[in-house]
Amino acid sequence: MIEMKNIQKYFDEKMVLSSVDLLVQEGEIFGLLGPSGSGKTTIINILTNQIEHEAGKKRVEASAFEIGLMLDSDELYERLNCLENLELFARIYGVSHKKVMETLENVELTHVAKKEVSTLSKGMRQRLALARAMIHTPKILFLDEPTSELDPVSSRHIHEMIKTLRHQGATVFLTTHNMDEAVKLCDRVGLLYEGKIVETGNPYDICKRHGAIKTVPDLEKVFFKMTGANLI
Ligand SMILES: Nc1ncnc2c1ncn2[C@@H]1O[C@H](COP(=O)(O)OP(=O)(O)OP(=O)(O)O)[C@@H](O)[C@H]1O
Repeated sequence: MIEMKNIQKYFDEKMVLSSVDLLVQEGEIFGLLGPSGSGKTTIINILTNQIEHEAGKKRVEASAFEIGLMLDSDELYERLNCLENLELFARIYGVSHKKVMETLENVELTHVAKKEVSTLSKGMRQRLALARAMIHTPKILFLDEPTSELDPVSSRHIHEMIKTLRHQGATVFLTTHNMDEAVKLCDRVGLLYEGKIVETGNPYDICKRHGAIKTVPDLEKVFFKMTGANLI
C-alpha cells in the first residue's frame, strides 16, 4: 500500500505540492496524471525517499529492496552493454544469471544483449530500463513516464510488461501525460493540479463523467470545468 496524507513540498520559496492525499492499494496499477511541472516526479521522489517533504505523512509498505524505480531519464550506463547493465543490478539484489537472461528475453532484448547502450533505440532503452527496475521482482514499482516518446508498438510492449508484473502481485505507481494510456493500463488514476489531487477514480469512469479525455488539452478542459482555472 502507498499512502500520502496532506503532503506539502516547497522548492526554495515555491510551493509545488500544497496538500496531496492519495491511497494506492496493493496490486493496483495507479496512474498519476497532471500537466508538465505539476509535481508528478516530485511525488515519486518523495515516495522513494530521494527528497524530503516539508509537512504531511507518507507510507510505502515495502522495504528499499522491494522497490523498483524507473526514472524519466533512464539512467542506464551508456558504455556498458545491455547484459552488463542488468548484471550490475542483479548482483546488488542477489538475482541469478538465469533470471537476468530470462528478463532480457521477456523484454525481447536477447539479440542485443552484447550491444553498448549508447547504440540502442529509444524503445530498446526504455525496455532495458524497465527490465532493470523489475529484475528483482519488486513489490512496488515506480515508473516515471514509462512510455514517453515511444511509438505505439513499443508502448504496448511496455504496457504488457507492466501488466505481467501486476499479475505477479506487484503494485505499480506510474506517471503519464496520456489519458488514453491511463484508460488502457490503470485501475485508478489521480489528477494532480495546483499541488493537489483534484480527482481520483477509474480512468474510464472519469472519462465518461467528463466526456472523452484523450489528450492533455482535453485534460486541461476537464481541469477548467473542475477548477475554473486555466492550466497555462
Ligand atoms: N530540485 C528542484 N529544485 C527546484 N525546483 C524544482 C526541483 N525539482 C522540481 N522543481 C520544480 O517543481 C515543479 C514540479 O516539478 P516536477 O518535475 O515534479 O513536475 P512534473 O509534473 O513531473 O513535470 P513533467 O511532466 O514536465 O515531468 C516544477 O516547477 C519544477 O521546476
